[in-house]
Parts: sequence; structure tokens; C-alpha cells
Amino acid sequence: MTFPAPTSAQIEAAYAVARDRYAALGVDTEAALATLATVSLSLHCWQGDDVGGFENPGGPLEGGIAATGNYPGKARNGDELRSDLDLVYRLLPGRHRLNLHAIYAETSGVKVSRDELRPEHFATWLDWAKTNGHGIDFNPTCFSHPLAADGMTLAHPDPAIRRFWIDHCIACRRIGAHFGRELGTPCVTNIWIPDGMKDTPVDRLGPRQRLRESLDAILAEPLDPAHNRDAVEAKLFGIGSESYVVGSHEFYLGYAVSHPGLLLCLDSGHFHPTETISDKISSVLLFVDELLLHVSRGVRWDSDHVVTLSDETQAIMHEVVRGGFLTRTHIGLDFFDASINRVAAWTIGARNALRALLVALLEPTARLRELELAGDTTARLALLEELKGMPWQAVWDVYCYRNDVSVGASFLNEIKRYEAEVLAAR
Ligand SMILES: C[C@H](O)[C@H](O)[C@@H](O)C(=O)CO
Ligand SMILES: [Mn+2]
Repeated sequence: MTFPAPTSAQIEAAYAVARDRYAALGVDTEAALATLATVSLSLHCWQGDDVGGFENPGGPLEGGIAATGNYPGKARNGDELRSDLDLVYRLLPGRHRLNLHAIYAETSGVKVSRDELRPEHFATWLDWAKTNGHGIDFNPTCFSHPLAADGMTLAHPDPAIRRFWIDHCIACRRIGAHFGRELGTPCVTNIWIPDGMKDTPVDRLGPRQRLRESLDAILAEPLDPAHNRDAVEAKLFGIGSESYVVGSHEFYLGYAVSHPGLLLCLDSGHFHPTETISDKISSVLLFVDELLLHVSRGVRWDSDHVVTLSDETQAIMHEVVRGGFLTRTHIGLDFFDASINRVAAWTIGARNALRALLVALLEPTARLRELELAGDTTARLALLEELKGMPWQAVWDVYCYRNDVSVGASFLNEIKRYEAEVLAAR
């Protein structure tokens, strides 16, 4: 089965109608597209191999996160992962970043302890990023490791184990700064740790005191923010840490507020299922300088399903745009679905994030605000609902077309071809 693309005449004609419909609402579609072109998503490398990494091929994924499914064609090394990523980037309009984890170091078969990782272990990633114009973001990997086997890392009661993870995070910040310096765009180095407890702890305070001390030690070395920015990521619970997570939202929000320049990471799967991160953005950005988003989709738990064009994805992007927060928000993706073609999963999720952003950029926000301020909540609701049916897809299609990227579902044709020619041979 092939997936048809509209003709250029159809794309242009639909766009002309859409442009006029939006203009009637006071929205300039060309301005929206120009803004969209300035946004770089950070694509998470770990969608390509189910968060496996290259340190311990075939080893288990630990830390309370899980990739389910066994779709064939998983990337097994850096070259395969980069090849898969190249295709994803070709199917996305705009220029986008890479979000790399420390377990994706390439050490030529030599075992390098995580606390001894250096920029040279990521040289191939850096060369590839330079050649292809990608910025790089980075993450220490504080899971899937014998010293994290009991579910504690930076908050571990054993000072030697804590020291190991502190040194790993220090090494990662330096690697991040190296990426930022070499690529001319700051690397966001994000710390997420799994530390927590399955059952009710007696001491909730002690691990948090230790985590604070560990973070202080990690962040003690000043690094040029033009090269590296640090972020911390909270979580409500994980598998095996259902009763207590050391790095909770309150913990990291407090830590970020008291450390100017530190970014807070909000992952859409890391809160109670009835809680949304879209409602947190405007509060957090009143008190912290910049935000990192991990746009994900939890289904009943932090399941990391592929991002869809859901109400919440839409609400997140609306909040970023309405608040004028685009320049203070780093938009990363965080999902890993092993039950479908992984390249398609990446592409579908990333295109949806961009589509949601475009819809937000096409909103006549000033007009809606006027209605709200005047107390006309009837008209606000009516307009918001009408906007859902506006021809934004025609604007998206012309954006893809102008960027020489597959229009509509025709991107699947390239992925199917790649699956037959490349993935099937793995
Ligand atoms: C692999 C990532 O570090 C991980 O997904 C983290 O960001 C997270 O969200 C853990 O639940
Ligand atoms: Mn995350």
C-alpha cells in the first residue's frame, strides 16, 4: 500500500484558502511559519533502541522505566542509530537537535566506567552533528547499572556509590559543555535519577538531603551557559518506586528556584494521571529562567507512548506560545515504543509536536484575551471550538512542501522502503 501525497497544485490551493481564513481572524500564516522555523525539537536518541545504549548490549532496562514490544529492526550500534535518525530528520520540516544519553558512548569495544566518560567517547556523534547541523543535548545515565541496582544513585546512603554517580554527572556536564562549545549552541544536560522506594519509607528527608548535597557537588563547577545549561527532572513514581521518589516535583522546583540559571524539566508522564504539565508552565516560568519539556504520552502510567496530537500536547504548545515562552523553553521528546516501527514512532511523535506548535502559533490569542478580559466567556468558548476546525493542516502541508519534506501520510512510504531495505536486514 502506498500513501498518497497531495499534488503541489492541491497544496497551494488549500493553503491560499487557509491563509485567507486565518487572515480574517487577524492571523498571519506566514509569520506563524517563520516562527515555527525557529524552533528546534530535541529528538531523543533512545527511541531508536528501546533505551538500550551500547554499554551493555542486550542488558536489561532498569530504573523503573520500560519499553514494551519487540518490533524488528532495532538499532544495534551508533551507525545504525544515526542512519535511522537521518531518516527521521529528513521527514521533519525545520532543523532539529539530538538528545543523547551517556550510555550511547562509542568506546571501540573498550569498557569505560561511566564516571570516566570523556568527550572523545562521543566524537563520532559530534562529527555527525556538525556535518548535519544538529545541536546536541545530553543526559547522565543513572540507571541500568550494577551501582543503581537497588534503586538509589545520587541519594544512596553509601557515600562511595553516591560519589560514583556524582562523578558521572560531573563528567556528563563537561561532555555537554564540549558539545556546546564545538557546535556553537548550548547543550542542555538533564539529570534524571530513578531514586525511590517501592514501599513506604520511614525517612523521607534523609535521601532528599543527600540528593541536595550530591546536586550541589555536581553543579559546583561553573560552566559557561553559552556551552552548557543544567536541568533537573522530577517524577511522581516509577515501577519499583511507587511509594516514594526522592526527586519529586516539589524537591526539584525548590532546588531550581534556589539555583538561578538551573532549568526545570517537566515530563508530561511524570505526574498524577489527572495532572497536566500544561498548567504548570506559566507558574514555573514566573520563578525559573528556562524550562525543559519532555513531551511524552502516559497511558494510565508513565508509559512513554508516542506523542499524538492530543488535547494535552495541544495545551502544552498553547501555553508555550501564549505566554511568549518559546525562547525560554527547550522542547524535548521522551517516548519509546518498541511495538511499532521505531523510525515511524519517532517521526509521528515529532511531527505531532510540530503540528501542535503550529496550531498554537495560528491562534488569534489577542482576540481571545480581549474576550476573556471583557468577561465574554461564551464567545471565548465558541471561538476556541471553531479554531479546532480551521484549516491548519493546509498550513502544515505547505510548510512540509516548502521544506522538501513528505506531505501528509506519504512520509510512511519512505519509512516502509527503509524498513524493507535496511531494518529488515538487521
Ligand atoms: C531515558 C530518559 O532519561 C528517561 O525517559 C527520563 O527522562 C524519564 O522520563 C524517566 O521516566
Ligand atoms: Mn523524561
